[in-house]
Amino acid sequence: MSYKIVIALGGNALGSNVEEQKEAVKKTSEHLVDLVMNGNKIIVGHGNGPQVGMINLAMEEGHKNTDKIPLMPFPECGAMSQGYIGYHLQNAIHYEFKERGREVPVVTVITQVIVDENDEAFKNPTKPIGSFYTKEEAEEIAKKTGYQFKEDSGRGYRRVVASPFPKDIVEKDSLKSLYDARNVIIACGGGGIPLIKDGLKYKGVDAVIDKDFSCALLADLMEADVLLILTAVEKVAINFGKEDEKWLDKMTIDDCNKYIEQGQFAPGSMLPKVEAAMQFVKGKSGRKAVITSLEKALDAMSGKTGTWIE
Ligand SMILES: Nc1ncnc2c1ncn2[C@@H]1O[C@H](COP(=O)(O)OP(=O)(O)O)[C@@H](O)[C@H]1O
Ligand SMILES: NC(=O)OP(=O)(O)O
Repeated sequence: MSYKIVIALGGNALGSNVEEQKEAVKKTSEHLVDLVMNGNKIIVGHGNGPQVGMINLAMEEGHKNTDKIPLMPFPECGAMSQGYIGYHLQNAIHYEFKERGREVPVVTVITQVIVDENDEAFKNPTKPIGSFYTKEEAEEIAKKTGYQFKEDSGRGYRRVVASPFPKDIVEKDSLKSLYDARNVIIACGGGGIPLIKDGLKYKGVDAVIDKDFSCALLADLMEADVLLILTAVEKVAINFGKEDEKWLDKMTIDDCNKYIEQGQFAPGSMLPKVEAAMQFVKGKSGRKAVITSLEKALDAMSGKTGTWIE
């Protein structure tokens, strides 16, 4: 069975620095190309938390040291992250097809995503970006810059920025044409560059959209059959990390709501994935979403694993 699939790539598909990323995308590309060789049409979205944080920090430090480096606004840093992650992915995917004797067009689309300027998320920054710091380091940077930091899942402190909800994708018609012409597309990198209304125009805003929500919107607009969310775990669990942990093969929307009420999915990690999956599935009957690991993507699409939300 072949499907139109929108894929949301999690952090482990990219690594956390340039060298790691070059290595990681090789492996990622093998799994993505497997899906295409199996007859599926794919469009790939990805995260950018570590990357946009790194670019933003580099530009700020550079500007402090010399006025030859201009201060770079945050949305431009997001665009840079889309560009260089897209370059690595499109280079590696193209090469992987060549290795298998196929010439398939692969293209990255710098994607702008419209958000609501009154989104409550602007009042409460939650999206972790960049490196991890100790509490003391975070407090010192916060004092100097006014940045906000939060503890991230027991791993240290990270800067947080607002993460508004994606409403529309500016490049949706171009993406549709490319998709219909059987291009492998990389789009909505880092959730897309967030834009708010500015009179008759739109302007970039300091925020990072959650890529799982942008991929759900993209899947809706592309009329995809499946939203495939790839992360570090093969399945979603209830009682995750506890003695009575139970890995789930499938969830209905009612199950999802019940488990969300029980607090089964961690906010900022599994919760947005489950919510994005629900959003896509609820949009139209017959749609499916699956959450699994990169390594199990092909098996999941053959119905052998993953947690399916239907
Ligand atoms: N109920 C759950 N079931 C499975 N994994 C969970 C659950 N709650 C939290 N997690 C954690 O969420 C992680 C995925 O979120 P995250 O690392 O933020 O995703 P990304 O791959 O997009 O970077 C999993 O690797 C797992 O450690
Ligand atoms: N934009 C985004 O969702 O990035 P991460 O997946 O890296 O958090």
